[in-house]
Amino acid sequence: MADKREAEGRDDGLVILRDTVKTYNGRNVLHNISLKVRQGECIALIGKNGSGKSTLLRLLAGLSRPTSGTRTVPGGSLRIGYVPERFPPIVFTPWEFLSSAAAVRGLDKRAAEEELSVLLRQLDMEHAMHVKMNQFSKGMLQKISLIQAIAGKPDLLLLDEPLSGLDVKAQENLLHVLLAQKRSGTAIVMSVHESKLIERAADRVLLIQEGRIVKETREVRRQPGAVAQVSARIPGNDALAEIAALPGVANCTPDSDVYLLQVEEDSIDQVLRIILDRGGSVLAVIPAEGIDARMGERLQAAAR
Ligand SMILES: Nc1ncnc2c1ncn2[C@@H]1O[C@H](COP(=O)(O)OP(=O)(O)OP(=O)(O)O)[C@@H](O)[C@H]1O
Repeated sequence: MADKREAEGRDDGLVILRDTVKTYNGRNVLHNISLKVRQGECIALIGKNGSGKSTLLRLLAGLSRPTSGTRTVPGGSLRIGYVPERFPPIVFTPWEFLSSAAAVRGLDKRAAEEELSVLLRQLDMEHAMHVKMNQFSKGMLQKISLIQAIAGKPDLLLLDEPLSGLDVKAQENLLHVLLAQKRSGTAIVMSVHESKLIERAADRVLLIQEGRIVKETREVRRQPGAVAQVSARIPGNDALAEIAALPGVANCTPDSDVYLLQVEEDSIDQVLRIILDRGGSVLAVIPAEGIDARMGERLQAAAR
């Protein structure tokens, strides 16, 4: 089907590499890589250090030219967000840097500022938005690098080890931001070492060894978006507000002192942890398909 569309000039690929080779100092670091990235899909690149993942991402980004083979963009143009492996500390504040980057991309100023404010809040960086970035930790720089890539809803996000340097809460927040991007049609190609990100976001996993794609695995992802009900006693408005603000929590309905929460599968563990941390209690977790057999396990994990 895809081949027929391709023959008719209606290719569904956003960017296509065909037989690409990349050579540095006379050594092939990528060998005859062919890869098509389609709209809305998430591809994880895994492999040992030095196997060629970053080089492949740079080729897809068009930041580096193949030594031989081709890179084509069937749609003619592509809006790309790119997160390099290392983001250099620069003497700007996040707000100065991010708003200038949005202006360079031609984004509407007001819409861009609103989106940047939301992303800064989602990645817990609001407090540092007017601090010079040369004082930032690795994780803080990583968050700003991610925000500049995500802002403006690109067609394709290329992420080189996106979780690197992020603490557990930031990793979880980023995951929700990426899943929302994906739902809105953005394709993602990312090099990753963490199974959590692969299981929860990737449609395809490519194993890279010594510059070659040696294995492709599909359907590694758990079913996304399934909505469960959580019935819980939640002490105090602060805890309730914290839970209601989480991505993936659709509804908090009070029923005397018990609340019924509509929670996406991906957010349940985080919701349970907050309820227990704040001294509340969980009465039931009811996923779309019935009583959660893993509830005991999940509560134990949340309580740890
Ligand atoms: N600019 C360059 N000049 C010379 N060699 C390079 C260059 N960039 C990458 N290489 C080499 O290409 C190979 C692949 O490197 P690459 O950074 O793509 O690997 P990687 O899989 O991303 O590794 P890691 O997981 O450590 O980030 C390595 O041997 C590296 O030394």
